[in-house]
Amino acid sequence: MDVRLAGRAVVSGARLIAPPGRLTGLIGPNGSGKSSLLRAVYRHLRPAAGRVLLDGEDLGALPPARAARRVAALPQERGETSEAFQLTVREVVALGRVPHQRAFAAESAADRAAVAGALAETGMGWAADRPFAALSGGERQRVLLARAFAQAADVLVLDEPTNHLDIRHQVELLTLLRRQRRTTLAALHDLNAAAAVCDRLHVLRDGRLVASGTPREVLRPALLAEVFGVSATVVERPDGGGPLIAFHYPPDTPGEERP
Ligand SMILES: Nc1ncnc2c1ncn2[C@@H]1O[C@H](COP(=O)(O)OP(=O)(O)OP(=O)(O)O)[C@@H](O)[C@H]1O
Repeated sequence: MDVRLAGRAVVSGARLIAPPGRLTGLIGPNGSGKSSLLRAVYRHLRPAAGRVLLDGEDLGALPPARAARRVAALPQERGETSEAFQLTVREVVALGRVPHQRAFAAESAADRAAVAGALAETGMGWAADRPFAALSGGERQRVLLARAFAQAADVLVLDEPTNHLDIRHQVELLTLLRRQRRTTLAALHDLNAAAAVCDRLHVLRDGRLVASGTPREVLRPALLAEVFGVSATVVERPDGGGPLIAFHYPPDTPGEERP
């Protein structure tokens, strides 16, 4: 797939597969094209070349409601939240059910159950009747995740799902995503988190996929140096759960005193 923005190629020839029931991670430095690639997958922009196939079906050719039953997204820049600001948390999450509803039909029992379930999964049930606008950044992020869960689509596309979340909620969310065994494609900045939960990783650099494989295959010191420009040692996690990256921080300059 190719994505062009303002006349510039920001994703070039990227081809990746998100296997069913697996958590697939997309990593890469700032500006490498992760969000652009994901936006093309969830139809917020049209690829300059290439297609998104879901079980062989061209997502770009589907009517919007059908596409929304197939792919639910948590976008990174959330222009649509301005309208969400007028709504309660439950109403924001209920927006995820719109693709399942007939025009002007009342909420069904299945809709209500999906909304309640998604609020419970994200630990936001307590805020159901609060105005969305009155939440913290992390709480809003969890509500927008709940909306994506409530959509009950076949595929989840998440752009930085742990943005704004404190460490407990990061760990809980990533554990939940792994356990849900839904087909998920997520851009992640935290490489250790990606290593801990993703089945496979794809690495973008300057809009091109430069490596793909299991976290152990991909997260090697040479790749971290070349793609991310950092020096690191990769060890095994003490709990046996895969690779753990220890980033090197240059020591203080000799003779310089710490404040
Ligand atoms: N609306 C836009 N118009 C023009 N260029 C854009 C636009 N959005 C993004 N870009 C450019 O496209 C490139 C890829 O951006 P993108 O947001 O996809 O990267 P990213 O890997 O998600 O970055 P980050 O880790 O910083 O979120 C960048 O060079 C960016 O400046």
